[in-house]
Amino acid sequence: MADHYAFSARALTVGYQGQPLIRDISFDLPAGSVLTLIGPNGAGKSTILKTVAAQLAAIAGTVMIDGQPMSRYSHNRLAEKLSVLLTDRVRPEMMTCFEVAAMGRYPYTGQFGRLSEADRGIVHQMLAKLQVDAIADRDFSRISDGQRQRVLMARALCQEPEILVLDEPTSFLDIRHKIDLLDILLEVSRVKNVTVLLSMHEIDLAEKISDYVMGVKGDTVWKYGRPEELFRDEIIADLYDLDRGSYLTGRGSLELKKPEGNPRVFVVGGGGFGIPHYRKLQKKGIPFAAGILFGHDRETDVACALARDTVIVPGFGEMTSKHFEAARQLLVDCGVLLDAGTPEGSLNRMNTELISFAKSQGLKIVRDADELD
Ligand SMILES: Nc1ncnc2c1ncn2[C@@H]1O[C@H](COP(=O)(O)OP(=O)(O)OP(=O)(O)O)[C@@H](O)[C@H]1O
Repeated sequence: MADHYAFSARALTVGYQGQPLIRDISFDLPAGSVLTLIGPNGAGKSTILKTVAAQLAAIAGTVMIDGQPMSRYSHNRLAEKLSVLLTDRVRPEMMTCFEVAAMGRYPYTGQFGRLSEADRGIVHQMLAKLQVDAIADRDFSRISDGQRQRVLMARALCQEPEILVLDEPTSFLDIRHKIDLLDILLEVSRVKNVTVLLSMHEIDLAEKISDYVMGVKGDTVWKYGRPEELFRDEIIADLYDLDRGSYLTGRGSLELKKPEGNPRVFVVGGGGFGIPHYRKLQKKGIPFAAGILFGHDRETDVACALARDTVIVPGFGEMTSKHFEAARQLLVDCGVLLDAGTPEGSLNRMNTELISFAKSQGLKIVRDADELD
């Protein structure tokens, strides 16, 4: 029953000069779905995309569009079905941005390649959608990387494809244009039922737009599944061999490595007040401990990523004397307390008691990491 899928791969092997790079790639994409390829540099994401877009011959296996092997499609028919954005390959000289975008209309312009008024209208519409209409008459080779990316995206959309294959379409774009481009991709997938295959290095964004995710690493597909299956801290750490820092999936943030050594300061935080202090201590290379935090507190993941030791109340539990004692011990070992300024409430009363304890023992109390220099 492969024929209800818009785009499929069956036991595909990709590589160069007959040398397999990744074997046994299979996927089935319903029309309108988004598949994102993630994985380390050099893993083979572009090679897979080039192969499924018929820019590179497959070593083995089949790519199917609407249940038909892609090899059965004529060049023109394929161009109506599938458009591809592989930025590194396109460096046309002496063409305006309008002319580059207009190349996307070639499946529809007949043998003389003449643009009709309607074609010109579509090109202008797509340039406007990507906010590059103001540079339509500029030389394509003399615009910025981000502008070039957007003109090429306009070209891909001008083709009015059913399948879009995009290699790192958000690279070079500023944050506003990254969001705009992903918004456009979601719109064409939802409204026009376009099936989208793309690669991305911004995994926080990949998590937000994908229906399926392929983790590419090694000589076979490392992991394939739904975003909620792949976007887990430990899976992402494994995929990218993160041995220094960490990736916090829930937060979409990449954290640098913990400072080395025994903790020198105990941070009393909570409610997000501790986060700027954790980051500052990390930047200064000062190892620290943190607590007492609730498992569901909005700063606990960052504390766990950056602190050498933590005292955490699991789940929705209560702070008890056991947590207080563990924190008190760490505090004594550190000899210094950093009060992040979290307001006192009935739930975190023990943190106030920790501060009182530090005062009673004459321990140094600071409000900022700068005071530790
Ligand atoms: N034309 C080529 N001929 C031979 N090997 C190539 C060719 N292009 C790329 N490679 C090699 O294939 C491997 C996969 O490269 P590919 O560009 O597919 O990786 P990628 O996952 O897209 O990486 P990145 O994230 O850095 O863009 C790399 O080892 C690369 O050096």
